[in-house]
Amino acid sequence: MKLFPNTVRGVVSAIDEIFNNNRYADKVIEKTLRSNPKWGARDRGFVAESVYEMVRWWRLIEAVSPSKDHYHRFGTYWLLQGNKLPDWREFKGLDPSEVKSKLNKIQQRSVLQSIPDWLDEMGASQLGEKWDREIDTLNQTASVVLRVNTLKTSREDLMNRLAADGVDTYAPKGYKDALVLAERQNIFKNPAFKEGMYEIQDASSQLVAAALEVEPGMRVIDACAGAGGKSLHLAALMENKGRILSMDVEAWKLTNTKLRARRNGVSIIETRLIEGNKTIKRLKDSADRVLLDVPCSGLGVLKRNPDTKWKLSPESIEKVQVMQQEIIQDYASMVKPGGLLVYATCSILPKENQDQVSKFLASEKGQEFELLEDQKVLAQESGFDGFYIAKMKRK
Ligand SMILES: C[S@@+](CC[C@H](N)C(=O)[O-])C[C@H]1O[C@@H](n2cnc3c(N)ncnc32)[C@H](O)[C@@H]1O
Repeated sequence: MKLFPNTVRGVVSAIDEIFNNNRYADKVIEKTLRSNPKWGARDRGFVAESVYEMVRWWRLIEAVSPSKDHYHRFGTYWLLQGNKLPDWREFKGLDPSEVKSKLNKIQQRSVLQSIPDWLDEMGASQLGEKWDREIDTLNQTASVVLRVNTLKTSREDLMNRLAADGVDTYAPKGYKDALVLAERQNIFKNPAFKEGMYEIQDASSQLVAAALEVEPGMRVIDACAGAGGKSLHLAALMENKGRILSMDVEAWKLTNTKLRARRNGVSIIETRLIEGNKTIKRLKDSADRVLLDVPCSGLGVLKRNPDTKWKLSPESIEKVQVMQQEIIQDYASMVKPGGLLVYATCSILPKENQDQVSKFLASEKGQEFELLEDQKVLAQESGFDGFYIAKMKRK
């Protein structure tokens, strides 16, 4: 593949912004692409992919690059991908055989897998022998998965419609509303997206709403709704009949939920900002189903958010674990007797998952609940994101 100076410059300045100014990779890529409207689809794809992959392999790149110069780092990444470097002034001093020889000498898993040492230790201590393959899988590129909005179309019809636009997809087994793109591309631009025919949602994430076993007419609370990905799926499973209360502590996310609901043809979602424990107490015993899609480390979705590993710390994970237990303790009371409570994370760490559920069930408030089943979805086994989903029933 041929390199072009202007797009490589785009990658290098994005990398500088991410690592020197501590900015989020997705936001920086978005801004870079917006400020270069003349780039074609291939250029945009090259820039986005190179930035994400450099972020993913940052520690390994650092270990084998001849210097901290961003062009050297880019060149090192390019060589690590099995490419050849053009004879540019910026790549002077970068010797492919030196890069190779440095790479061959590395044995430490944390460097080879490009993760912080503390994360390697944490993963190994919590996942045991499964960690090695899990981190290897989480370092691969994510597939783009759509959730078909069954309020507007069927999986087969959407597959045919996208195929007519030259977008090939396949239907993965075991995920009844999912379609996987055969090739990565910007699918937000397709008119079918604007018509609300689908949302982008990983296949593992689609297991969450399914676990609530909702029926049309039910009262459902999605208590950590964010921008509403799971609320929208729940609304489709409920055939847009009943009531979903989508709540969060961040108002702007709920605004997005409303916009997405309109596009999806969903009218049963009401949003409510959580302003304190009073908001929760008022809803005591009120819902047939409560979903707690709690804040988490995000370690199950490293494939799509590789910069998470550079932003997390043992302290931030500890803090989020405290929040997870507080949420389950405080919010479980919203379930009606006989109703279901689903606790979910996009983490693969037992301490954020089954350990939190066990702690809750062993506590005073947890006495009213029994665990029906839980799914520990590892990326290496599912081929999609890592997730955890526990289904509990209020007695
Ligand atoms: C994993 S995200 C939710 C993703 C969302 N359910 C979706 O499908 O797109 C967790 C959400 O919990 C929210 N949150 C954080 N603290 C909270 C709290 N104490 N109560 C409710 N939501 C909270 C965050 O703002 C964030 O949107």
